[in-house]
Amino acid sequence: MAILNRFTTAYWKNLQGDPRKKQLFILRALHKSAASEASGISAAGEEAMPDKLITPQDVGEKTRIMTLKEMPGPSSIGNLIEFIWRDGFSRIHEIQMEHRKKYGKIFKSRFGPQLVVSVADRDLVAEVLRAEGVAPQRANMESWKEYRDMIGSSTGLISAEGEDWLKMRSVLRQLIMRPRDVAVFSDGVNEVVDDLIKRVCILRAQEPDGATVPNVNDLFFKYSMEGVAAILYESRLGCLENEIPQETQDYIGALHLMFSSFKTTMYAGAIPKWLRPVIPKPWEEFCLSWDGLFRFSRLHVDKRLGEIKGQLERGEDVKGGLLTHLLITKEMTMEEIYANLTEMLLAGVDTTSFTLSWASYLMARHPHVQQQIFEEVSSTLGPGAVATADDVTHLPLVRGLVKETLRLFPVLPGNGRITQDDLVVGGYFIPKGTQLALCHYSTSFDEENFADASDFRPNRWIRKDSTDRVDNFGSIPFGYGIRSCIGKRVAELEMHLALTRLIQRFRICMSPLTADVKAKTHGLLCPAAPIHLQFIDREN
Ligand code: HEM
Repeated sequence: MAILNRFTTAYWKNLQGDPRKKQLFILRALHKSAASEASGISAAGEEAMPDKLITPQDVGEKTRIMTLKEMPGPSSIGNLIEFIWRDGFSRIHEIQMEHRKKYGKIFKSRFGPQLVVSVADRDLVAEVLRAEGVAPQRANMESWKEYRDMIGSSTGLISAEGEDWLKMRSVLRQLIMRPRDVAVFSDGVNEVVDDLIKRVCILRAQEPDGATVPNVNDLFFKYSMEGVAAILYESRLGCLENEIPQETQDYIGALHLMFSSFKTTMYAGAIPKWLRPVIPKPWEEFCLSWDGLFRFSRLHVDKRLGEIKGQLERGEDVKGGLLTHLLITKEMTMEEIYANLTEMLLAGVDTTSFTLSWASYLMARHPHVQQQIFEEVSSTLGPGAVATADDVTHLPLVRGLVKETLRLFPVLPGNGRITQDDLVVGGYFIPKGTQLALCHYSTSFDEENFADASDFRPNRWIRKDSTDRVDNFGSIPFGYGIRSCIGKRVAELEMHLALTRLIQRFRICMSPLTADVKAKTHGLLCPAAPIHLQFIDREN
């Protein structure tokens, strides 16, 4: 009766005899009824959908929508063993693949009280992302928000939700989301690339073979930080100098603390507040690293603000980029500016540097592919020319190199969402408020999406003609839609310009010190061992 009371005859008729729509309607009604009647049971929990109420006879066996209870997945205890005893946190990408094989395209896992539904299929991922509303919700950002409330700051794009997020996103998306918005940063980024090349020469000269750059990620980390700060803060930080300024070193320390203590910062969010006096370290470290990141951002934002005030007082024209625009237009409050620049810098450094490290490593491992890319660059640009953003549109293999690298090593192997509406995905009813994990790593290796998926083939991304569709939801390293990466174009510009110049100038080879380097998850997907590469001058 509880179900029937929820029916409206008109709506039911409107379903036009579509059995799946009708089932969804029944399930929603059941869900609401169960949630309100079963006190103490989470509305988003699998128990909130008692499947005994739905029989195949109710809805027809063939098209029956299933409940979360029926969804396969590892047991809670199995998960606990995997993650706590078998160091699953560093193998999240591998576990994704194993679970996909074992449980199929969609499966559920429990992490303590938290139920997570993993979606590991290109078309289902597309379904979920295409169904998103105007302000999709990211999962597990409570600890970030708590820190910001504690210091009286604002959330930034990564940690904000709802109206707050929408407002900031609509300001920022107009500034850096289109290729032509970031093309204006070409010259600035190319100056940073000049310093990168000089640094390669300095570093290799310090090695006995005169060719090896040890741990290239260290170099690319500094390049990425310098590059993204040149765009965001409109100032140079000196990361690629011999003597790195103290404030920049402090920032790097805070950033390393954030990622090197990844598990602790994860636990900072996972450990309930009442346990903090007993286990204080994770939360303390989490706050300490944020203190450092925010301090650095305030310093650079305030510096630029001081310069602008000085220019205005002297009656000079104020020209500048992203930060200048934000400071002048006042479309955001100062706290929102601090928070957004902090979060964007954090989001923009390791992501880009890991991708550059993997791209160089893959080219060193596949010299014939490197040669093809070199030939494309030389024939398109001519000798000695410095590429700009416009030139990159004529370098499909360089763009393919970045896409293929991100397919094989997606920096974010998975992405989280909280569903904002009831959904049916893969034949299962997913109630509003459920945490979803979109398994980008496993879809990237799915043979249905990419033939010979383990092979490194940048040319698979080259369109044969205008009807050729090479993009697909199997590999969406920057996400998709309204909540996708806002720094995608910035990251691409930095990576395209750096890789083009490195390929023009050097033959990148494996160092005898580097064997097969595997990936591990450490928050992001990163090299499990240092990558040492040789940079050998190409003959003119
Ligand atoms: C290789 C480089 C990068 C990769 C692979 C990457 C990937 C991603 C992914 C997968 C997301 C989540 C999207 C979603 O939830 O649907 C994201 C979000 C974000 N990224 Fe990036 N990113 C990169 C570089 C950057 C850079 C350079 C910046 C800053 C300039 C940046 C700033 C952000 C921000 C602010 C968000 C949150 C967007 C929002 O919630 O509205 N990222 N990124």
